[in-house]
Amino acid sequence: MKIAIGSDHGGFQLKEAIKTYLEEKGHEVNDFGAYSTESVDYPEIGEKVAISVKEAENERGIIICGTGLGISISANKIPGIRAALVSDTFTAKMSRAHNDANILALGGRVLGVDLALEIVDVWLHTEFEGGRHERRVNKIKDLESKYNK
Ligand SMILES: O=C(CO)[C@H](O)[C@H](O)[C@H](O)COP(=O)(O)O
Repeated sequence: MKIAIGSDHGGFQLKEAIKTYLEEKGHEVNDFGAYSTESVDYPEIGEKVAISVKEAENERGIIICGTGLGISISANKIPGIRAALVSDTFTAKMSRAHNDANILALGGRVLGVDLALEIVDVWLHTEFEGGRHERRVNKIKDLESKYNK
């Protein structure tokens, strides 16, 4: 799978661990920074990853800041993006099965590497269930159209 990944300085170390893990699994990982622990503002990275997913350059995205909050709020400003901030495997599964989340947001200062990799695995391998959930996701899309004129 083609996966966009990005973080600020607070998520840099976890991003590196996830990137290595995904590459070992055979995924194509496109890294939008940060490239060191030097301070960088999360909205810039959240936007880059979100645009690459919106434009279908990458199938899915993973974004990380200290808490996952700022970068997920930023990515969710881009129409077509459903970024889910996740700290457990059940929510990871539901964010795909029920919400068709196309971006996974994680907190680099919240999660240990082992749990984060488990979350990533579940999230990548869960399909959207459609059905009644599609109706609800379509209503999210309607909200985007209604308030983005
Ligand atoms: O979630 C965040 C912002 O909502 C992130 O935790 C940022 O990484 C954090 O704000 C960075 O803070 P710092 O004191 O500049 O490292």
